[in-house]
Amino acid sequence: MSEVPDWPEFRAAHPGAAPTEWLRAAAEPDWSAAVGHRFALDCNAGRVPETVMRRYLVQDYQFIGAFCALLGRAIHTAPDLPSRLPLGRFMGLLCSEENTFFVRAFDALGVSEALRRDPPLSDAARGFRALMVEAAESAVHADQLAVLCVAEWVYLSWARPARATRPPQPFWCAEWVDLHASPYFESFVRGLRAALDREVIALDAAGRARVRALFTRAATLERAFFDSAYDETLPA
Ligand SMILES: Cc1ncc(CO)c(N)n1
Repeated sequence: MSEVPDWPEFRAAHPGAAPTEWLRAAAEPDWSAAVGHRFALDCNAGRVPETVMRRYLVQDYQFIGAFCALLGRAIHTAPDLPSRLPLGRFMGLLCSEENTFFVRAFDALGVSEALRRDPPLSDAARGFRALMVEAAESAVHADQLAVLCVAEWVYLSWARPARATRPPQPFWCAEWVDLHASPYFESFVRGLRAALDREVIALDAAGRARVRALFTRAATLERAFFDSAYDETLPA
């Protein structure tokens, strides 16, 4: 929302607020629309229709490929080893358990080889790919963190309330919740936010404007990405 001022004015109006709270406020109303999206609520309740889940996972597997490259760049631009370690551990999870989740879900849902490897991209998936390439090209660590933070914080926000209540079946809903609701994931997102908070405080006005633009674009795309799971012009 354009009425959210720059960080110094926001902090003056909200004593004790963190920079990531300023960024989230700037990303409304898309932030809340993504966190409260029908897809997210239906996933928590184990009732996403198979066609919708196939369409979503096919596009999201393309998202994961670009995300992996962005995460690698964030590891590269991080200032020191302590900042790199949690990103590296998360890369391990993404490239093992999470990748395997996609393969098992594709098998269970009967997704073809062609759609796993090279599907026609939705506008949202294309937009994410462009955003992630742009953030990865920057040498500024905060630019990668901004996009990573939206992706993981939005997912924690919708999945976390269902940690103890999601039904066990179908597994492609239950495990998608578990990946984004676990205590490990919650602590990873807390660390991502703390890292972005530190980096934003060190930026000048131009740097803050760039981070804010990346962050709000990512939130708009998260919402559109969920919408596209219901777009019947996309393959499923
Ligand atoms: C579009 C999208 N945003 C965030 C995540 C969480 O990693 C995901 N898998 N897909």
